[in-house]
Amino acid sequence: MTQPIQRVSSGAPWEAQVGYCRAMQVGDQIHVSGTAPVDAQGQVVSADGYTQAHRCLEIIQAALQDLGTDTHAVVRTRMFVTDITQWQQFSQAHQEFFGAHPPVTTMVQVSALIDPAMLIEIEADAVVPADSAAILDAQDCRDMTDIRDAIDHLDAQVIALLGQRFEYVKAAAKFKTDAHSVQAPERLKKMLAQRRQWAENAGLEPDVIEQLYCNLVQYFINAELDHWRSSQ
Ligand SMILES: O=C(O)C(=O)C[C@]1(C(=O)O)C=C[C@@H](O)C=C1
Repeated sequence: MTQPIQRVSSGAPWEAQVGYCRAMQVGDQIHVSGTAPVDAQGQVVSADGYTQAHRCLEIIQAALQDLGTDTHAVVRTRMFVTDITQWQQFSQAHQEFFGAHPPVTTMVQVSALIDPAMLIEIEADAVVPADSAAILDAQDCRDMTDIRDAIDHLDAQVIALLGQRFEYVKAAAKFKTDAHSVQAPERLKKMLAQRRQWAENAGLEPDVIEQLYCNLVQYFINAELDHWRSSQ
């Protein structure tokens, strides 16, 4: 059975030049390239070790989020630094990102990075649940029974995950202060944009997925409002 592959880019100037992607998911494994502390224009963000490490990790986190996961899935990081005496500054940023789910890590001093202003470059590996392992790849299905078995298996997982999501939405009610905060329109706007991006990464039509989420979240908002009102 072939492993599904997905790639994401962060738009760093070297990606096209060198021929690599920011992150790549192969089955349940995610590999994030060595990530430098640059802004959207490719400029090094600061001369400070903490800020540089923080920026590398922000870019890594965004790549993981584009793949539908986050820093909690990271199992290994490697920090390549040009001045090991600043290890505490680099470590502080690493601790902030991973403290709750610490991966294994390595920090080594190297003689130089691609730009002399860079003090650090970080790479990461993550592992995500391989739930699709029980079904045949679409191209390996021999008949409609294989196809429908796979579709049923996937839909059962999707619905089980929605049930799990519902638990979090209900639990959110106890942190809400009024009806407006239950509806959280700014969060909803951001969420929809992110899900459009995930849809595109997965080869799906963003408008369709946005509509699906609008319907779904409206249902969740109503349930959360009921919970919130009954707790007042
Ligand atoms: O994030 C929140 O504040 C939630 O209450 C959760 C949730 C959701 O279903 O994801 C529900 C209602 C809001 O419109 C935004 C998001």
